[in-house]
Amino acid sequence: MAEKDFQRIPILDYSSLKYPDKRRDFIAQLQHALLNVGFLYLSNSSIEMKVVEDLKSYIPRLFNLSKDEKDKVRMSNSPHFLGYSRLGSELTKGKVDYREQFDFGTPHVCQWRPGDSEYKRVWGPSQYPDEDAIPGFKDTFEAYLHQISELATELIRLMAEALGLSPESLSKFYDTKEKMQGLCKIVQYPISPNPSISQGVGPHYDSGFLTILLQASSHPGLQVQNLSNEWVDVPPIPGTFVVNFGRALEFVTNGLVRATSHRVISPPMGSTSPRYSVPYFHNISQDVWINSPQSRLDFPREILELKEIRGDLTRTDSINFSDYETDVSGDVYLNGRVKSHPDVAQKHYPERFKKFFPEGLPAQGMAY
Ligand SMILES: O=C(O)CCC(=O)C(=O)O
Ligand SMILES: [Fe+2]
Repeated sequence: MAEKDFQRIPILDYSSLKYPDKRRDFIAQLQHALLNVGFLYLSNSSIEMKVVEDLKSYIPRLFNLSKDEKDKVRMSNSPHFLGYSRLGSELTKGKVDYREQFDFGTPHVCQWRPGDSEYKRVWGPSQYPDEDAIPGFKDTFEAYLHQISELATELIRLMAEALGLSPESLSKFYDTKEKMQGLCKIVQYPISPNPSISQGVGPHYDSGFLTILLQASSHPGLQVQNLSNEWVDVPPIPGTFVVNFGRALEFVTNGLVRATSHRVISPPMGSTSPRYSVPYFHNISQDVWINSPQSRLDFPREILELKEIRGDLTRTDSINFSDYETDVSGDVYLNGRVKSHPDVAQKHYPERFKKFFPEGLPAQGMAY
């Protein structure tokens, strides 16, 4: 089972958790995904399919809103980096990401007060398009957000168990619900308009512990990079979610868990519709120092031996989010947002903006 490299993404059946024998299998497969792949498909999850189908039916309508409606909720209105970003506003590795997106957070009341750390201001309320322009969208999306964040909380427990830890041992990186906010994007990858454009989003690692992705249309395009530098396709499988692990979890487990580089290829010319996806990033607490003694996790010997058998991970891509080594999690997150969305930062975090962009506003942000 414990292959060092992978050619395919394992599919884990969440409903098997109900049966003790199958549950053991699920935990073993989860361990394999954590250590060796960094990605998995989850089938039969706790998310109601009706909520998913309702959400999917709204997505084309969301992107078909008029420019005016989209501009009303543009991200630069928001000190929380939540709102609409137009097509091609971010770069990854110096190349334009050919995608358009809305960033929403799980419902959250901003708790920042003057004098608090600046990163506390990053979490706050979302901007939703006018109810009249897209009736029922907000309720449907919030139902989805609620279910996906509950699933993520449960997965964090199962991941701890799969790593030989007590189920709550990763929960110390999460605060009580009202102090937390997850980020969920709704993304449109338009059909490539000419052969020189194919980067939906360039190769990158996610930053946190856990991402749960809904591929909301039938397009392929998502690919993950194995240790032989091959790009492995992760096509949509109806009824499943894609789960992956990020840099913070890789750091805090001292490389035991694998964060895996991934990218999205735009729907090629000749496709008949755009690709849609909905990634949910299950953020960790803002006050966590990943590199502090309090964050240390004591793995049982047999788990550490598995890591030795596997060996250290070679890097398939340039590192992003290496600032977990030195910075508190809230600052790593805010800095990531500043780099991705400099126009928002210039308006709401002018001092920090100047540190990253001493020469003034660039034409695009740097996503990764
Ligand atoms: O759209 C996708 O399938 C993946 C998006 C992604 O990797 C990201 O936004 O971090
Ligand atoms: Fe990603």
